[in-house]
Formats: sequence, structure tokens, C-alpha cells
Amino acid sequence: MSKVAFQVDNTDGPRVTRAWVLHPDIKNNNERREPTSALAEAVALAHALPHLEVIGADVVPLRTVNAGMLFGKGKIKDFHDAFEEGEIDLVLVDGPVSPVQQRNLEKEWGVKLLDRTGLILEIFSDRAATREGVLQVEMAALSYQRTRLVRAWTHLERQRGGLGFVGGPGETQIEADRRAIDDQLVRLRRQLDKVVKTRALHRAARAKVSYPIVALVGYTNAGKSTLFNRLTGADVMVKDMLFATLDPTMRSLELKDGPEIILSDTVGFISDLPTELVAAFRATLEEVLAADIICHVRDISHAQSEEQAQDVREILASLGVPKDIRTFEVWNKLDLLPDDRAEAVRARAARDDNVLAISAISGEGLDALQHVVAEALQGAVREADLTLAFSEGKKRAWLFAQDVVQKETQTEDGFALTVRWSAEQEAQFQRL
Ligand SMILES: Nc1nc2c(ncn2[C@@H]2O[C@H](COP(=O)(O)OP(=O)(O)OP(=O)(O)O)[C@@H](O)[C@H]2O)c(=O)[nH]1
Repeated sequence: MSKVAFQVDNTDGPRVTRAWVLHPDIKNNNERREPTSALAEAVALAHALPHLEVIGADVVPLRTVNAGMLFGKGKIKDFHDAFEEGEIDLVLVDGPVSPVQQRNLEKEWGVKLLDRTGLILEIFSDRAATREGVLQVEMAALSYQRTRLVRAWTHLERQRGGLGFVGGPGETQIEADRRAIDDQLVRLRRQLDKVVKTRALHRAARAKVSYPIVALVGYTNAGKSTLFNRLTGADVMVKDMLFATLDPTMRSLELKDGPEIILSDTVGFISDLPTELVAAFRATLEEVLAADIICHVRDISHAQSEEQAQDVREILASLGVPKDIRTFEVWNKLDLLPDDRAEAVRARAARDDNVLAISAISGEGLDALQHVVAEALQGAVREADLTLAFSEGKKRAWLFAQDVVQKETQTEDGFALTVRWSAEQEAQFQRL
């Protein structure tokens, strides 16, 4: 078992949960990430929970997965002793754990256990600030619970700010039946739809004043909020804390030598993002779907930068981000690289129109970034809603000839259309 260094967080105040993190390294599992790096990420994730101290962390090589217990007998015994000695309350397993395995391991070790999805859900539920965020996390938690009927999800009962899964109320209110969950899901979905509709209205209002939207996306901790603040002068929480920005934040910004835009900061991505969460966060990420330009912010100093980027690309694709949205890769944290590597990155960015090398901290490359975005906006394709009267058949025909119509419905007075077009096409249309 290989160990990684971990920090002990001596938080004062409420009772601290003593946790141990395990990363199962399953043979032939096609895992893209290197095990120690994956473990370090899991430890960082654990630190994202409040009042938690990580006492130990291990990569656990597994030749095969034990259906009932996940790990083999010998390992279970070794951990039992280590957990007893460390007075461990909570074990975080960085991977999927079946409900049966969870129950057996909890019994064997006398601890609470969370798998990766459970952990991410806990963090999200702690971070969710807006109504939409809270609803999304609740839906994700319920969908997760639905697949694990042997043990109910307990966080919904807990007070915000503490860890509800360690003792406390909710613990015994297990076994909500599937129907109750489904009813609850339907209710939440309805509420969420309402919130989303309001947001869509806001978006439509913004589209009318024609501010292009530039969305920052990226792996958690890549530096999106730092960049956002630096560009807009805003004060979004920046912390060495995963998922600091759960709800999208938007701010207008006048680009140097360019138009006024809306810059939107979004939730950080992470590999193996649970499918329940991808689905639940669709609404939040609709800002990304509606963006004119996407800036994919990358921590280029991170050892697994390429793997992280690949995860982000896959998540964007799974969200159905239109292929015609112009996307830049913004290679951040240049200041952390040794001189020779920084030079190589600058040279690479100079050769590739889609890559920008920056440091959100030192400010290097930010003028160039604004310039490139301003330029790209001129050719960017964006969505707009139009209404045409029956008498405007010529305009309608022009739109179809340009092949920009995404959706059309007939109304009492004419047609309501959704189009995707460039600024140039928009201007031509206005002149018709
Ligand atoms: N040295 C250096 N550190 C940076 C740079 N940009 C961001 N950071 C640091 O990286 C950490 C994460 O930054 P955030 O801006 O919170 O990252 P994020 O992508 O918004 O993170 P999530 O909210 O998890 O998605 C913070 O400690 C920042 O100070 C940079 O250019 N150079």
C-alpha cells in the first residue's frame, strides 16, 4: 500500500470527524489517472467537507473486486486495526461501493462509509447556495438513493453545515420507498423547472440587449474564479477549496478593444462525475450551452493536466454542448512552471490559435486573452429568439435559406423562431 502525504486540519469548533481515505486501484480497470494522484485528489475532496480531519490515506491495489466486501480478508483486517487505532469515524472510498459492500464494511469496521458519489454529493449539498443549486443537489441525492434502496441517503434530514451521516437524526429514517422518492423527484423537478424558466427569461432578456456570453469551464481548482475576479473585479470566493463555485456566477465585463460581454463562472468538473450529478447540473450548465464562447481553463502546472482536460471535454460532450461554439483552452498557472517549461508553453500557445497561456495571479496573458475573445466574438455563432408576423414571409424564407433556424412554432400572429447565427448574419437580417 502506498501512502501519500496528507494534511491534518486542526479545525476548532464543532466536533471533528476523523476520516480515512481509500483509493481502490483495480487491476485492468482502464483508469486514466495515476493511483497516487487519484488518491491525492480524493484527499483534497475529503478536505472540501467541513469539520473533517483526514487521518490516513491509502491506495489499495486490488486484483479482483470482492462482491460482498470489496476488499480481501487480509486488507479488511489490517484496516480494521488501523481504523481502531486512529479512532476513525468515517471511511471514504474513492470509487463505487455497492450497497451490500457498504453495509458489510460499515459493520466490519464499525465506521460510516461513503463512496465517491456520496462524497461529492455531500460536498455539493454543503456548497449549494441558490435555490436552484439546492434543488439540483437534492434531486441528485434522491436519484442516487433510489439506486441504493438498502440504505437511505441521510443528508436531506441533516442541518446544513454538519456531517449528517455521522450519528445524529436521520440515521434511523432509512428505507424510504421508491414511490415516495419518485413523488419527491417529480415535485423537485417541477420546482426546478420553474427556476430554470425564470433563468431562461433572464437569459432571453440579456439576449435582447445582445451581450455575448463567455463561459469559463474547467476542472475543479483550475483557477476559473481567480480569472473571473481578475477580469471583472468581482469578489467571487476563491479558495484552495474544491467546488467553491457551485452556482454559476455572472458579471458583465467590457473587453479591452471589444464589446461588453457577460462572463459566467461555472461549477468545476471532476473525473467520474456521478451521472446523477451530470443530469442534475444540466440546468446550471445551460449557461454553458447558451454561451457564444467557451474558455476551458486548465491548471497547466498540474501533473495530470491532460487527463483533467480530457475529462472536461468528455463532460462537455455528454452535456450536448453544440460543436459550433468556439472553444479556447486557457492554460493557467504559468507562474508555477519552471522557466524552461513556461517558455515551451508560451511557444505552444503562440503556434496554436486555440490555446492561450496565462497566469490569473501574475496577470500574464490576460490582455491577449481579452483581445482573442473580442476577435472571436465577431465570428461567433449565437442563439436568438425571434418573432415574425405572417406578412414577413420574405424574412422567414431568408432565415431558412441561411440554414440558421433551430426551432419554429406557429403562433396566433405569426411565427416564433429560435435561430443560431453569427453577428454578421444578424446584421444582414436587420437590414432586410
Ligand atoms: N500560482 C497560481 N495560482 C493560481 C492561479 N490561478 C488560480 N490559482 C490558485 O488556484 C486555487 C484554485 O483557484 P480557483 O479560482 O478557486 O479555482 P476554480 O477553478 O474556480 O475552482 P472550483 O471552484 O473548484 O471549480 C486558488 O488557491 C488560487 O489562488 C495562477 O495563475 N497561479
